[in-house]
Amino acid sequence: MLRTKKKIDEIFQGVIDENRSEDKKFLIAGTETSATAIEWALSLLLNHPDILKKARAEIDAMVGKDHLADEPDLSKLPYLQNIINETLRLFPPAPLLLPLESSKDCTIGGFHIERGTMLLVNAWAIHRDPNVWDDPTSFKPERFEGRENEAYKLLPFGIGRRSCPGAGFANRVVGLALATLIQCFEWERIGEEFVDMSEGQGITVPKAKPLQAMCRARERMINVLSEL
Ligand code: HEM
Repeated sequence: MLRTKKKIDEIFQGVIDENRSEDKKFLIAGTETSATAIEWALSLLLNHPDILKKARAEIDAMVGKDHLADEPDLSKLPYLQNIINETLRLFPPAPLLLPLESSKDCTIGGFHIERGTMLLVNAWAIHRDPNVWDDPTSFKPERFEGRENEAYKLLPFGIGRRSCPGAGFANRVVGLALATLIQCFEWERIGEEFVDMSEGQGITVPKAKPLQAMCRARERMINVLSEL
């Protein structure tokens, strides 16, 4: 009996240690957030075919048709980066960031905050605040053109010392996934209706209805695709 209890304790401890490990933390924090962002971005593009067309033109001009979009190409795709920023503004995968605790008394926005208070930052509300953004509910990647210094208004990865350590990696993952999907396939909605953009519930904010779309390999990319 004692031996069995010891064995069970060992198994539980193993599970705890495994989940505590940095690798696992990064895997969980990184996969769902990035996958959610890609799904929202593609949904927005399907509802705005003119923006999708512009992104495709940029990729065709800067990446070409002889290789799949790769990491060094991303710096040549500013419009795609604007699409990612605008997606993360409208649909931040972690809309309340992570809870933080004030380490000392402070004042935020005129409110006195005592040391030890749990603080939630509503990035979703900041991203849609009409005092901060023009026409905040519209999908306009162009709003970021020449506005690199306004990064503090956009905080899908949080800000400061506790911000997301995977932000750079996430931008590359989301960028490469979108770039190759747009480069290689023609995308269309499954019918006349716009893609439903309602938000569901979850640790990250998913679409209420998973995206369904039609895609067809682009003629110009057949050679590259057939070599994969
Ligand atoms: C679009 C993708 C992602 C979004 C929107 C996102 C967003 C966030 C946010 C909002 C936080 C909390 C920051 C705060 O409260 O100030 C966070 C924390 C974190 N993220 Fe990300 N993240 C993404 C991708 C990733 C990736 C790819 C990784 C790892 C490879 C990662 C690893 C982490 C970790 C480990 C933390 C916890 C940091 C801590 O303990 O202080 N994230 N992320």
